[in-house]
Amino acid sequence: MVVLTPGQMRKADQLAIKAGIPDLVLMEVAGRETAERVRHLLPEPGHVVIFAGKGNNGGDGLVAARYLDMWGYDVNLVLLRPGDEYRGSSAANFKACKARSINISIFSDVKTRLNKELERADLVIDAMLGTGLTGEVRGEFARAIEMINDQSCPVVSVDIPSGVEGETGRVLGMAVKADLTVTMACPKVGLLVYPGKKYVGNLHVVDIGIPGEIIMKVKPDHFVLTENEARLLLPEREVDGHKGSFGRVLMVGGSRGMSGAPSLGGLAALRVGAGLVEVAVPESIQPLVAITASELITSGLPEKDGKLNTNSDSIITKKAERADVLALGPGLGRGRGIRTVVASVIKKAKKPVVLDADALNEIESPDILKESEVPLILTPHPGEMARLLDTDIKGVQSNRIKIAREFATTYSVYLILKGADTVIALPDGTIYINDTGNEGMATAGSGDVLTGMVSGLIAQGLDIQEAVVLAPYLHGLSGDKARDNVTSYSLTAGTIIEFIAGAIMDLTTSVIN
Ligand SMILES: NC(=O)C1=CN([C@@H]2O[C@H](COP(=O)(O)OP(=O)(O)OC[C@H]3O[C@@H](n4cnc5c(N)ncnc54)[C@H](O)[C@@H]3O)[C@@H](O)[C@H]2O)[C@@H](O)CC1
Ligand SMILES: [K+]
Repeated sequence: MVVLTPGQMRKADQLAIKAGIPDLVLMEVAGRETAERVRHLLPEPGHVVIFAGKGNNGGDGLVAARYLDMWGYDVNLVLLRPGDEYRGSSAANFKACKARSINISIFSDVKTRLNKELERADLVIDAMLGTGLTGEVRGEFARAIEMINDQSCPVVSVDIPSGVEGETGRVLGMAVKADLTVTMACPKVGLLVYPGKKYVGNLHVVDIGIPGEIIMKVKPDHFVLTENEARLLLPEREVDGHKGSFGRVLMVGGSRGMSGAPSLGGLAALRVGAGLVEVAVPESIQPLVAITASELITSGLPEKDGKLNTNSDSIITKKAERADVLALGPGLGRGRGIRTVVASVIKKAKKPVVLDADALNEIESPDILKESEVPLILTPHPGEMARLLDTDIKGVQSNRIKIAREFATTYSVYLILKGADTVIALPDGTIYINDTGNEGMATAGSGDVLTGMVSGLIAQGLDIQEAVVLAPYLHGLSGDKARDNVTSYSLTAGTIIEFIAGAIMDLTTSVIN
């Protein structure tokens, strides 16, 4: 699904208007759809307080007020600015609200009695600030946001919770904490990334009648994978397939004391459908890995002090020739020897390479990524990303999308920047924001599972760009199913693997809608 920045949304609105869809019509649909969602939440007409700004976001709120009034709701419309400041379609709707004798007041006149009013409200609509928000929330808006957040009934935000910046998800001073956000045409970037995402509540996207071709004209460069899209990406299973048809993964990692990581990755690759997984580890820990799962093929590599030896690189690249994808990193450990192996594998590999964990930590300079002849997939968490860029975690987290995009385009790699809102950047700069998963997945080994899943999907013949988008989706969905069964407290990497099957089952059995 396309995700837009406020600038792209504005452009799409303008193109739609130019193509002959009046903005009064767009506003009408936006407001009516908002009212419909309110009716869905509150089927018995009750008392609704609507806070409206004077821009088009406020205009949507005025339309919602008209419909709710028409359907018998007791509507109290609170304007943040006096009615004579309204322009264009918002002014037209202000007049239409007056014509219906809707109860209208100005925030600054009523704010002292508003708390009482809010006490008897069944629902609040926040239509104060939308994609036109510029700078920190000012004046009465800040007071109104505080008041809305202090009361207890459900809050529906129109388009975006007021105070959240649509482009970045930053909170500009303060923001409305919504239970439901009804967003117009496409989700805005700021609704899907933190901290903005915390304010959104449930997200409902409504079609306001802007044709798809017009939306494509603004050249969207952010996307989110929906359930239907994920289903279509799942690799097909040949009914007469054999294990060779489903691909072979070579998972290289492990060190003394960290034998579990490559094993988790290998099992995840199998669970996502790979036909064969070979886990190659330092030879002294091979027996340990072998007893973790009899489904895994294991092999030993030359080692020094429980870690891969420098000369293991040629064996790895040779083994990789028989595989469809090589994953390097889980549990590898650190050190000069590892650094040499990582550099050599990047340069010599003839099959796509997934780099994770210590393989990322031992990239001496990202410039070596440019020397690869094959697609590289990097799956850093913010700490690993910060190290690759020689910056700190805060620097990464405050600008995740920009950082991911710059890295992927500069080094022509596929980047999965992990986190609560995992960002996937393709070498051409396209961004996917993953929308599945939960806090329970911040647990040891969770990243190894993701590495295995990406590798397992590539092995099955998925295009790299499909695999890097589908794997985080499925990883998150498996984590969500695991949480529903064992709680986010008790969720472990092993439980994520257990629930990969349930996640795939959900996708393959639910009806396309
Ligand atoms: N044709 C269109 O453009 C459509 C727009 N739509 C709605 O219109 C919204 C965008 O409308 P606008 O571009 O008019 O912008 P907004 O309505 O989001 O905000 C603009 C208003 O907010 C004030 N403002 C901006 N930053 C502020 C701050 N920090 N503190 C206090 N006040 C501030 C401005 O002075 C202006 O009055 C969307 O979010 C959506 O809800 C929908 O109605 C669909 C069609
Ligand atoms: K809003």
